[in-house]
Amino acid sequence: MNDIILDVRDLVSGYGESQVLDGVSFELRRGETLTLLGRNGVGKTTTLRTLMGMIDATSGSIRFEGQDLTSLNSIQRARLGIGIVPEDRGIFSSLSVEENLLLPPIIFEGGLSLPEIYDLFPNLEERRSSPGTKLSGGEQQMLAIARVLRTGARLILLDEPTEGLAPVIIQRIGEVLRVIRKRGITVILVEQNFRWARKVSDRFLLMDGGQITGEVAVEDVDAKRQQINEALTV
Ligand SMILES: Nc1ncnc2c1ncn2[C@@H]1O[C@H](COP(=O)(O)OP(=O)(O)OP(=O)(O)O)[C@@H](O)[C@H]1O
Repeated sequence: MNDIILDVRDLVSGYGESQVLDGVSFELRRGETLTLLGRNGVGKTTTLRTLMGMIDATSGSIRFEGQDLTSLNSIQRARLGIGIVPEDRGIFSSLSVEENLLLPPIIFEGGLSLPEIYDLFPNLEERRSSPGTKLSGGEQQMLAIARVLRTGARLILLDEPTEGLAPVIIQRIGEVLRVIRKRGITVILVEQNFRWARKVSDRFLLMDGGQITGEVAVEDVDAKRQQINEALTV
């Protein structure tokens, strides 16, 4: 239980003059699914972007598997085994499903092979030659998740994977997250749908004003329900 894959200390970051993260610190255990909860604008997406190196930290440190990431760009971080599924999903509309899947290089062995991906996502196999533009929102989300799983990333950052999707698709994404967990992949999830997130998470960090304001293990959710509701209420 003491295998810390990610150690974030006093992280400060933002956009130009506007500081968003105001000293974020947390540790993440290998194989854990951790969900960031909080109202719109509290800094959840900014946390993921800073971890991935898409925006620079002003100060603080990020250690991944013991290595300091602070001076590394997002490509270098991806090569170490960090993958992101951004909110906009990043599907290339001019490429087919399979071309999108094959685009990022395999970084580590142990990622999902193409047959394993098609087994897990039968819709993607049916649509393997369809262009990205022809996919539904749910199919795009599946494709974005599948693409990062193929790379062998050991830490996956998932930004609001259920946003705007139908209940049946949301349930499907939950099943995929359980497969991810069984494979020992570590996940940081940003999610507004707490009822769904509860089923797939080990632990929650509550955020407000660019800071972590609370921590709740999944087994303590009922006891700390009020604290969680307050963090999510506008
Ligand atoms: N590209 C950007 N340039 C400038 N400011 C930004 C940018 N992206 C986000 N912000 C601002 O940073 C703050 C935190 O945004 P962030 O996206 O991290 O919040 P969030 O907690 O993920 O909420 P949401 O669910 O709305 O995405 C907000 O005030 C937002 O307006």
